[in-house]
Amino acid sequence: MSFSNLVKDMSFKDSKNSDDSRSTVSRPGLARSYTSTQATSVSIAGDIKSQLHAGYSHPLSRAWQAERQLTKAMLIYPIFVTDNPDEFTPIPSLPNQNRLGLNQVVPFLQPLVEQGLRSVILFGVPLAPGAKDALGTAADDPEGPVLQAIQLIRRSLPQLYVVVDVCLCEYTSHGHCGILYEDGSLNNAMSVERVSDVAMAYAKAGAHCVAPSDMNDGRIRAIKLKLIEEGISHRVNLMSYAAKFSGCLYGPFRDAAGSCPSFGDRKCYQLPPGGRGLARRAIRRDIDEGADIIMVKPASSYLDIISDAKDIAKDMPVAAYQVSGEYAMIHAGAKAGVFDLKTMAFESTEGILRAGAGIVVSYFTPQFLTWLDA
Ligand SMILES: NCC(=O)CCC(=O)O
Ligand SMILES: [Zn+2]
Ligand SMILES: [Zn+2]
Repeated sequence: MSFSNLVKDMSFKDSKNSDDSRSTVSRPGLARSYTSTQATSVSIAGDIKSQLHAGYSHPLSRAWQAERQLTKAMLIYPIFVTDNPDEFTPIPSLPNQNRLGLNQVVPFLQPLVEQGLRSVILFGVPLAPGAKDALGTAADDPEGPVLQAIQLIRRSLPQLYVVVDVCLCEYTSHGHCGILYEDGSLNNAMSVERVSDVAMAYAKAGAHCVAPSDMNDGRIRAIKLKLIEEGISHRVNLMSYAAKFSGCLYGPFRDAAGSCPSFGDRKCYQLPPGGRGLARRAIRRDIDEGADIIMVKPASSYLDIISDAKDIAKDMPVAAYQVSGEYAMIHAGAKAGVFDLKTMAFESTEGILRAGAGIVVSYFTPQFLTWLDA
């Protein structure tokens, strides 16, 4: 039907039902004087239920409408630590985010901690030539940036809760998240062995929480068993990137971490964007394997998955990672005048919380610390 026909059709219906439309017209306070037919009582009763504005006409009553409101304690801030000690390099595709050398980490984080930063998630970025190899040896190099940063932060900023991303892609020469067979496909058994060793190194160095993002089958169980065997499962939280979708929202992160695969893609181990059932299975699997926190990633395009995760993992914290592409998109939109940056940052995060997350990994964290104080 064309638009003009549609309008005609609508107006025909309207005129046919003109009495009804008059008695149900929503003019709060005017209903009584406007109608004097028998429909009036129905209309008033209808109006009683339809009066919602009082519930959100005041800033505080508006705030009360949210089941969950963003607090500083919900935020985890991603930090990129390089092996070049004095480095402080802005990441062009991630506005306001930097690669930090070890000497920069504490001076950078200290003021944020004073503003209420509670938690960081660490990513290592080996830059030295030859630092990457097929096994991702740099991931748990005792002199490497991640193990050094864990110990440094624990020592210098004892109030901070230190989460460490566990994956091989930042450290492998091929940029994949595991160890490969000669034909380039993923050797799951070896990858799980290696990833769980790396997780153990971080845990022993003092990480409060290890977060495997590699998506190899069975890694949660392997890490949990090693934590138990080592006698540290009571102090190391295991956060699983349970539902991590492949897609095009990780570009700026790969710039930042230098973790772009040198060939192929990650579709064999990251979930297909349409795979809601698969995500539910992955979440159940990771709970059964001993995960303590379930993460969904990316966040805003996967709100149904966050909601599923909260439903399946009812008694567990659910985290959502608002990834680099989401962050860069919001910045680009604000720069193009589509919306105000702060308003959109809050709106997108409110969506993530409403869907069921109680923890948000976000590059907006420093700004939220300021905005939440206002
Ligand atoms: N394992 C961590 C990531 O892949 C981060 C993704 C992003 O921020 O784009
Ligand atoms: Zn990876
Ligand atoms: Zn990753």
